[in-house]
Amino acid sequence: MMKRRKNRELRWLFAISRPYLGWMLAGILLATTVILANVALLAVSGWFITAMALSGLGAIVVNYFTPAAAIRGLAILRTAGRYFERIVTHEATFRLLAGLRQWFFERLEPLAPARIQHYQGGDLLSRISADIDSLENAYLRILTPTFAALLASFLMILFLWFWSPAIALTNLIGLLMVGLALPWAALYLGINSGRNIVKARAVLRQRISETVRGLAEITLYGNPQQRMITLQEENEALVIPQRQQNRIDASSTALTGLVSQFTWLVMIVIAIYLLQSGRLNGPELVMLAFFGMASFEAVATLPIAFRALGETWGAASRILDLVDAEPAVTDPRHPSAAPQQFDIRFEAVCFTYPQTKHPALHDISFCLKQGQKLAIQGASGSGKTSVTQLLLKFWAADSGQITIGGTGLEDLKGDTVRKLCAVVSQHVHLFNTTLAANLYLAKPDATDEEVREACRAAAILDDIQALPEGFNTEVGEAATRLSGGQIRRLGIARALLKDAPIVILDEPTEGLDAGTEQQVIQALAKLLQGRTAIIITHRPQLLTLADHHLLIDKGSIVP
Ligand SMILES: Nc1ncnc2c1ncn2[C@@H]1O[C@H](COP(=O)(O)OP(=O)(O)OP(=O)(O)O)[C@@H](O)[C@H]1O
Repeated sequence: MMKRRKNRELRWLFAISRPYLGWMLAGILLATTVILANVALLAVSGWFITAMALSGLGAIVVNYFTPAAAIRGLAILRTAGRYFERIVTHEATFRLLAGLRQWFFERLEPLAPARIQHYQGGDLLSRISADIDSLENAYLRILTPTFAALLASFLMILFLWFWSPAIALTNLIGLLMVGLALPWAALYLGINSGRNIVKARAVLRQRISETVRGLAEITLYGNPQQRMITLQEENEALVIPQRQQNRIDASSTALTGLVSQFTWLVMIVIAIYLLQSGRLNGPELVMLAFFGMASFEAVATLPIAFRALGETWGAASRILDLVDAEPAVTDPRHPSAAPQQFDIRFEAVCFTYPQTKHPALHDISFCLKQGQKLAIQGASGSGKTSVTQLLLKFWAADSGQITIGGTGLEDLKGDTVRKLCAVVSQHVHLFNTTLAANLYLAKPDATDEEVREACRAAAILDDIQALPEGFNTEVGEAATRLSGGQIRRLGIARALLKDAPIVILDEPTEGLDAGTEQQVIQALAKLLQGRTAIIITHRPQLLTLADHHLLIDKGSIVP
């Protein structure tokens, strides 16, 4: 099971990075070039300094032009290579992350709202931002350095082999220990704490966002001290695995130093032996020693990178767990065109929410001719909102049929259905941008005059114009200046602008005082003109807008 899950993450990480393989390959080649340039720079420098010293003593004659030029060339190559490597690898990563976010939203959209209802806002935010961002590790810290290390190590060992197989083998063993054994151990030891960090971080983030949003309630009804203790405990749950990870990092850094120094020592001992037996000269000994020392740069970052793999894995799992959910409603393979006529018919519709025992709706039938308005009444939890949720195709009925203009909802795409409907509820969500942008949302190509007209009909135009910034007022500032009734009328203006043939009102005047309710009802009356409507309400004033009435009790129609 565990293995299958791991494969799922691996396959997915590979699939999403496929479009960026060219960038990644370029990054790997540049990283390899930097490692090799650095090793060569040190090796040539070592050789050159020793050779010059010996020539100063008159022991040998050296052509110093070529090595001096090589040193300069390698230094430039190393610096320029590093610069371009950073540009290319970061470009690849940001492209990957941007593609990933788009991919994520495309997968998330069909799941909303049914399949994401039990994810808290803070948790969703964590998955969308922090989890996706931590996937940058997969490429920047793991994939590129691993492949660059493999390629560079192969070429370095090949080079050393020509000088001495014994030195090459020693270096290879050291590189394998630092580049393979230590990362494997770090991965093994760090995988659980990495996963725990991702989970604990998400819990903490969710709790903090919940605490900040509910601050008023906590101060009034809750126990702020108890809340603080809970937050501290959750913080501790994050600190414990972080401490474990730091311990692994510290140990692997120390072991990397120890192994590379020891390998280096053995390489020097072998080189001294070769010098004594006349198979190497002095400058060559120093060159190989410097080469060995620098070679570990290729693998030194891998243990810590692999330790972080647990976190990357945890993040990938959380993303996949969310998007792998089956949508509550799937679109038909061959959808029908949008209906041109807007009668609404429910025929013996039954529906039970998943993981619940009792049906939310049972044998619901009604027929609404185009332009008619149906008021649905019933006690709280009787199933009124469920009727509209099915009509909006957020859920699919278990049995029975729902049609709009004679076309069954099962033959229509969810988007097509939702384009036909405008909804005004007691919660009008305003996005944190200008009032204008919030209105244009309903019809992006609307003219200024259309927006004004919609606001005039919703009796909100004067209020908006009275604001110092008018339509350009930011909602953040406006929210404190707009009353509940004004926000409701903005919602109505948005619905008017959408100009959909079907209107759904879900308690749109709930929580308003009598005077404000009257203003909102007048605006609603304009919205309903000539449109088919379903009105959920128990307010007598609003009921006067309906020409048909339906009473629901425990999911069934009361005859
Ligand atoms: N997303 C959901 N998942 C599971 N059960 C749900 C869900 N939404 C509603 N229910 C249940 O279905 C039943 C009908 O709920 P619905 O929201 O349709 O009632 P309602 O009449 O609109 O209530 P209210 O007036 O309080 O909004 C209730 O028992 C409710 O608990």
